[in-house]
Amino acid sequence: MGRAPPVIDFTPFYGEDKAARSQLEEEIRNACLDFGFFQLRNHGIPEDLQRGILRSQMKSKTNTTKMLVNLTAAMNGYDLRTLKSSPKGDLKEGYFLAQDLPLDDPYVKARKWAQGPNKYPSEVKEPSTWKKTVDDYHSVASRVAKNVLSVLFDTLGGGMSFWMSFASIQLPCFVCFIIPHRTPMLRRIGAHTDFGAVTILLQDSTGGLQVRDRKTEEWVDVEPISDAVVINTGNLMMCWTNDRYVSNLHRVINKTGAERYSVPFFFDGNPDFLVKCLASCIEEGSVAKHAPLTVSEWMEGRYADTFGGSKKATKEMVEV
Ligand SMILES: O=C(O)CCC(=O)C(=O)O
Ligand SMILES: [Fe+2]
Repeated sequence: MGRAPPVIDFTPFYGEDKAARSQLEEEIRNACLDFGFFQLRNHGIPEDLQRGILRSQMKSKTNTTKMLVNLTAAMNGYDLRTLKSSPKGDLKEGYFLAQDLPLDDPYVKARKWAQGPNKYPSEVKEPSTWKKTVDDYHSVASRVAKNVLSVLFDTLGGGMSFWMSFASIQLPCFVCFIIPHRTPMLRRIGAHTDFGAVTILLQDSTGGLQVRDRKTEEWVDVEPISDAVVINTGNLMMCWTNDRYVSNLHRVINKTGAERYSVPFFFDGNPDFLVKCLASCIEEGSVAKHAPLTVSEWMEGRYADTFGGSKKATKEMVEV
């Protein structure tokens, strides 16, 4: 039997108790070494916002097909497409939204990866409420992602300046809503690792998310916990840590045929930040396994691997 990823209480992050904070770091370090995946309680995203963001998807689902037609384009922050991680495709629909930036923003003008105005669906009921929920969720989830990253970097001896320069520009953060159809197909989202630094995933109570236990090579259920979010460490963490912190395979299967809603929030940091192995993670006699790359180079490559395009990264999505 595979082991389920740990459930960690984030309360000490917001408190003064140093011993509790060290204990938190230890728990997160172990989860990253072992799984690259954990559930987090008391993370700081208000319950009503969690409910609101999940509800906003349900409200918009009848318009999804229309939005799929409307919102095609390159990966630029207002994209929408059905992701494909296997030749047969995935059983899901999703749309990407990022920080909503005006056309005269310097990053948009400089055509930085994934920067631009969002395209909010106008077909939903109460579009302004819908937009506010999405934008609020984006800003709260960004803050929580940064908090989680700051603990992660502490566990690596990365230090404040490192964290500041990666995370202070909070640009390429994506909210992606997944809306699988109601059919008895097994695969919903094929096995993959996430590309960026950390993902904060909100899932409803349907279940179906599974993570690979690397020791037993079995899939284990990530049981939905109503007050917890799932955190997974992305590929960038492996670059920083010379593969010490894993970016684990996960997938979503269709156990019941019921619709499932989830909100993965990808935090990828400053597009210009050069990701290279931390000196503290290179053991004596060994070398860095990943060539240094900027965040945008890495992300563009990973998206090209996944969706097609000219730029290539090193890792492919796998079908399991
Ligand atoms: O919907 C889920 O539970 C997982 C989504 C996911 O893994 C992803 O979008 O990268
Ligand atoms: Fe994922």
